[in-house]
Amino acid sequence: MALASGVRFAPRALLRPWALLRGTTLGRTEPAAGGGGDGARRFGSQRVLVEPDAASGVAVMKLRNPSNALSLELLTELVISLEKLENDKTFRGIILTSDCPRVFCAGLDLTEICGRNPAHCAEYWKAMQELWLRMYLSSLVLVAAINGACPAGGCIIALSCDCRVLADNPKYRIGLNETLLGIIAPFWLKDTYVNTIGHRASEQALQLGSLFPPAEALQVGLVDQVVPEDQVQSTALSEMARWLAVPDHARQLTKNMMRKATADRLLRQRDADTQNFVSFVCRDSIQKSLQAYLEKLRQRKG
Ligand SMILES: CCCCCCCCC/C=C/C(=O)SCCNC(=O)CCNC(=O)[C@H](O)C(C)(C)COP(=O)(O)OP(=O)(O)OC[C@H]1O[C@@H](n2cnc3c(N)ncnc32)[C@H](O)[C@@H]1OP(=O)(O)O
Repeated sequence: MALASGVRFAPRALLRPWALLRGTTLGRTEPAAGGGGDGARRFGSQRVLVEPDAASGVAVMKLRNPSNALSLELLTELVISLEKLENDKTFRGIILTSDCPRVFCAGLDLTEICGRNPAHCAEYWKAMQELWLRMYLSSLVLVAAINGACPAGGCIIALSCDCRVLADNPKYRIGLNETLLGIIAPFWLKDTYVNTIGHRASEQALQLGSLFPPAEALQVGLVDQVVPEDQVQSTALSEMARWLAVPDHARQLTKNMMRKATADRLLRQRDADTQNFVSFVCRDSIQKSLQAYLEKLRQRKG
C-alpha cells in the first residue's frame, strides 16, 4: 500500500510468495456457512482458512496444519493469504487464530530441518524470514487470538502482530524456548522479543528458554490480554475495533516508524542470516539434539 510519504510497507520486491508456491491449493473460494454476498465468502488453502467480513473490513485467518507446525507449505500459504488481503482495499485488519485444538502454533516444523540437505534448510529459512517480514511490516492491523500453546516460532508469529489476546489456560504457554532445544534464536527474533518485553526480561527469558503461562505472560508484557477461552475471539474483535478506530494512514506510518529499523536489520543481511542458520542446524551435534527432541515429542504422544 502506497502511503502519503511514499513509504511502502511490506517490501514486495523482496517478498515473492508466488515463487515459493509449491504444491499448495490456495485460491479456492467457498461460501461461508449461511451464504451471503462477496463479504461472506471465505477462501483459503489446505492449511490456512480465511473468513472475510467485508462489512467490517476484518478477516479471520485460521491455521489448520497438524499442531500448526510451520511447514514450508504453511509458511507459503500464510504469506499468500496475507498478501491477498493486503492487496484488497476492503480489508483493514486480520485476526490470526488456530483451528487446531490446544495449539496456536508449535513453531518451526522440525521435520523441515531434521535430516534435510542444506539447500532445503536454506529454502525453509528464507520462507520463515519472508513471513516474519511481511507480518511485522504489514499495513493491516494484526491481532493474534491465541487459543493454544505458542512456543518458539509460534511466539514469533504472535509477536509480529500488533496485539495479542491469550486464552487463560495454564497449558497454553508462550515464549521463545529455543535454548532448551539446543538452538539459538537469531538476532531478529531476539530484537522482536526485546521490542515487546524489554531488554532485561528478554535476556532472562531467552537464556532460560522460558515458556510463560498466561498470568506471567501478561505480567511480562508478552500478551496484552488474558481472557477465558470462550472469550478469546470476542476480545480479539473488541481489540481490533480499538485499533481500527485510529485513521489508517497515521497508524500505519507510526507502525512503520516503530518497526522499520528492526526489519531493515534483517533485510540488510538476509543471505548471511540464512547461511548462519543453515551451517548451524546442519551441524552433526545440532542434528542429533533436534532428532532427540523430535523423538521425545513423538514418544510423549499416547
Ligand atoms: C545461528 C542461527 C541459529 C538459528 C537456530 C534456529 C532458531 C529458530 C527459531 C525457532 C525455533 C522453533 O520454533 S523450534 C520448535 C519449537 N517448538 C516446540 O518446542 C514445540 C514442541 N511441541 C510441543 O511442545 C507440543 O507438541 C505442543 C505444541 C504443545 C502440542 O502438544 P500436544 O500434546 O497437543 O501434541 P503432541 O502430541 O505433542 O504433538 C502432536 C504431533 O505434532 C508433532 N509436533 C509437535 N511440535 C512439532 C514441531 N515443532 N515440529 C514438528 N512436529 C511437531 C509431534 O511430534 C506429534 O507428531 P506425531 O506423533 O507424528 O503425530
